[in-house]
Amino acid sequence: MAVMTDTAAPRGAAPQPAADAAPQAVAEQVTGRAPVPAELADGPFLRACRRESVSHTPVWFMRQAGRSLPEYRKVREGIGMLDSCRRADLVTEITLQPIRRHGVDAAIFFSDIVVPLIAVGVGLDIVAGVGPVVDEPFRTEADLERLRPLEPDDVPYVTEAVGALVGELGPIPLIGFAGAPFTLASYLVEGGPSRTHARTKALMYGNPGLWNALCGRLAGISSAFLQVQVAAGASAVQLFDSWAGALSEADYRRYVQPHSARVLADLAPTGVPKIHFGVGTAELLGAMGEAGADVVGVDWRTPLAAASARIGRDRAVQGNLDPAVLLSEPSVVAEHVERVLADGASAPGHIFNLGHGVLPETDPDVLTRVVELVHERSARPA
Ligand SMILES: Cc1c2[nH]c(c1CCC(=O)O)Cc1[nH]c(c(CCC(=O)O)c1C)Cc1[nH]c(c(CCC(=O)O)c1C)Cc1[nH]c(c(C)c1CCC(=O)O)C2
Repeated sequence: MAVMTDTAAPRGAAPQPAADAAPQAVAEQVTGRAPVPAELADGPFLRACRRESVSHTPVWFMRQAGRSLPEYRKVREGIGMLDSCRRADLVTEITLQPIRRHGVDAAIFFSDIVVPLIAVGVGLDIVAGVGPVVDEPFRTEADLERLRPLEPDDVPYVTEAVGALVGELGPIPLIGFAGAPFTLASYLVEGGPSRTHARTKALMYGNPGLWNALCGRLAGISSAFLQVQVAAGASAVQLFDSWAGALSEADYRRYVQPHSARVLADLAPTGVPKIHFGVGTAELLGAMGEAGADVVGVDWRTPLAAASARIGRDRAVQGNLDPAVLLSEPSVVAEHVERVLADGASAPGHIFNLGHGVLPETDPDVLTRVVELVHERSARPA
């Protein structure tokens, strides 16, 4: 098991001189962020995001911080999901848990896509086993008033936790994240999780003016939430449009892509790699890449070679082991890991991940074994 203190750089390590800095570090100097140490910028995760050669395929898991870990359930005892997201000490601890345990190549910030909405005053809770539930669903022009812009002061616990994490993580990159406008709009309009997203689509088709105004405000909030994380030291971001797969490509391009593209364009000056992911997006992969992603996340339904052909050679791919495979016996898991690696090898850059989040019933030791397998089987001579 990797122990953080063995691998982490000393806190407050001296910044690299500009002449030695990787291109990303230079870009960050231009935008006023602290320079990124070379050992971080040159690690396998950030190299794969930039489609550079890697010593092994990097691996992390969506929802690696969460209910599959007994240590997570322990620290969360008696503390609501949203309360835990607003406590910098807990956010830091929970984000680090999978790093200590699994030896993954990246950390994902512990929070939720609805945290920035609550921070601007939307009445909302995360109900265990259900997901986000909104007190008063959004339906009319008047509801727009409830979505004011997000200011960094609205989420001081995010800035504090990211700062603490970057010090603890040393060479391991921290991925910041936000929900994309369509997925956030779906929770706001439906009032909670939905299988069909019918009310959301009815608003989108029936009142495009209100739809665009709503998504415009959500894009501003997502963009601000990501910028807070990057300003505090996150090395990459992932924009989750989890439910965009409910749309046809034509409708995605018309009603959704411009808003997601704005979020990703706002991040461009920071120089951090941008990952864009959704579920059931086989038909949307090219359009999601064109929204401005450096890396496109792929679910398990599309083999990575086919996904990469749709996305193009100028972007890397992330994915795409079916999370349910992790409930199978070791030989089945190993066979699927090999297949994902073989498929990913044809892409210009591959970050190993699941096709969606870790299922709560997953044995954490299986996740650790997958990390070992990915590292062993993808190791390339220097
Ligand atoms: C759609 C979405 C949400 N939240 C998120 C998405 C996009 C990713 C995806 O497609 O899964 C993003 C998210 N939510 C959470 C993270 C933490 C970082 C990580 O990936 O480890 C991330 C990246 C913590 C969480 N967010 C949530 C949990 C579980 C609540 C708990 O631990 O009590 C965690 C660990 C709650 C949540 N929040 C949401 C859902 C659907 C749920 C699950 C409800 C349930 O099954 O209980 C909304």
